[in-house]
Amino acid sequence: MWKSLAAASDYISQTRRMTSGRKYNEADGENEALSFGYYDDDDGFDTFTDGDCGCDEGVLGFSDPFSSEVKPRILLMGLRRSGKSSIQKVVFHKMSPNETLFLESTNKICREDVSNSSFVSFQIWDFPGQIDFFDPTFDYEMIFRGTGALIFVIDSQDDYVEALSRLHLTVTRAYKVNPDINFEVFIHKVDGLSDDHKIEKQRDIHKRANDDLADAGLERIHLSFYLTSIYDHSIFEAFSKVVQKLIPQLPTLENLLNIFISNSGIEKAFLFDVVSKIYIATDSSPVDMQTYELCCDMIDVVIDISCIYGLTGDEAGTPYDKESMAIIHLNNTTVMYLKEVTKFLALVCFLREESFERKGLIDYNFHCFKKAIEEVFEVRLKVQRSRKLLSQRRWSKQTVPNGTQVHPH
Ligand SMILES: Nc1nc2c(ncn2[C@@H]2O[C@H](COP(=O)(O)OP(=O)(O)OP(=O)(O)O)[C@@H](O)[C@H]2O)c(=O)[nH]1
Repeated sequence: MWKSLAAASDYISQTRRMTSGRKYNEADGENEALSFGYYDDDDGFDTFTDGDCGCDEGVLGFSDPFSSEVKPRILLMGLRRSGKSSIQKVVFHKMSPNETLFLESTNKICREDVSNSSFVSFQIWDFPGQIDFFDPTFDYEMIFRGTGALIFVIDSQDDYVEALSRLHLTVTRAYKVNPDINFEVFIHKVDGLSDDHKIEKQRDIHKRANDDLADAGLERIHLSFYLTSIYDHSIFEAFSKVVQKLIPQLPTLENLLNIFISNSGIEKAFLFDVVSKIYIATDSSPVDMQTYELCCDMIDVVIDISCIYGLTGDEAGTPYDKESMAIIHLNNTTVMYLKEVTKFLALVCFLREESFERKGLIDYNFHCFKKAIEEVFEVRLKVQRSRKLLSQRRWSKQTVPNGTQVHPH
């Protein structure tokens, strides 16, 4: 069934009338094998010690100043040496897992923001044992209030009794401040364990953590568990699931992907955060780990080749921009097709070679898909903007005339 997406996507036009920039034309399909481009941005990695969230860069590269608000905010917590910095470096900074062996331990409370170069905005909190939630200098309410997900990392190769009690304390405190937080437990460093041992550890940690909550009368707190390691793709997959839970537009994105693939002869499509290789959405067919890994490899190839051969030495240049696209023909008659969707997002598709002959149609449908994605996020930005205005007005009303501020309830 070959259709143009514009004709088929009633769903999109119901949300908002879609305008297509050009008519579909079979001859439209270009034949670039691999083309890259650049745009400017910083690396988005800073260390903060104050309350500034440091995330004013745009998420989608569409309109901006408020777009940071659609970024899911995530905290990464856990005992010392549990692997927090390694996870952050491997997922967001392309550090090779072996290099993490040389990471130094952080000695003080340390908060790092990773927010500018990715769709995902997140903070890492090193949680050394001596940190006390009752310490008045530690404003945990401020930390938990704006958080969407709290990832707690437990080192599975170590004794986890202390980690479990820290998990319990953290979760109960965070829940009191913000019951909407998703609590995600990474049972980390499982690369050293056999499959049986992994399952056994997961069962034990799951049971103990939930028993502790039940003893405190807090059964309603839901913990999700993931087995992770930086030495394979499990850490990326776990992060993908955590992030997806925080995207309210997920069902819409899935629907758009379904419409796009069914009208373009595509077998599978992922919407990727390019920097982290987290997939923020996919169509509703099941995800096969191998396919996901191939997509990650393709993104690496695109970024690496662009970095090595594409950049001109200009400091401002970055390896991913509007012109970024890549086509890879696999030896099993499958084609992988990558295209830029926004400043942070890429679409990676799998399709048969014969389907790829209609590249013009695919490109036209992609154009409609991209517009629809922009519109989905624009709606969200508008809502965010009006909420922000509303809360600013409320806040100014609560400011007494001499300028002293009263905390809102
Ligand atoms: N085997 C294995 N080792 C890991 C994994 N992740 C991290 N590590 C190792 O664990 C050690 C501690 O990692 P860090 O990332 O420094 O831990 P951290 O939680 O940031 O530590 P602090 O900075 O002290 O809070 C390092 O030697 C890493 O190489 C993993 O998935 N598997």
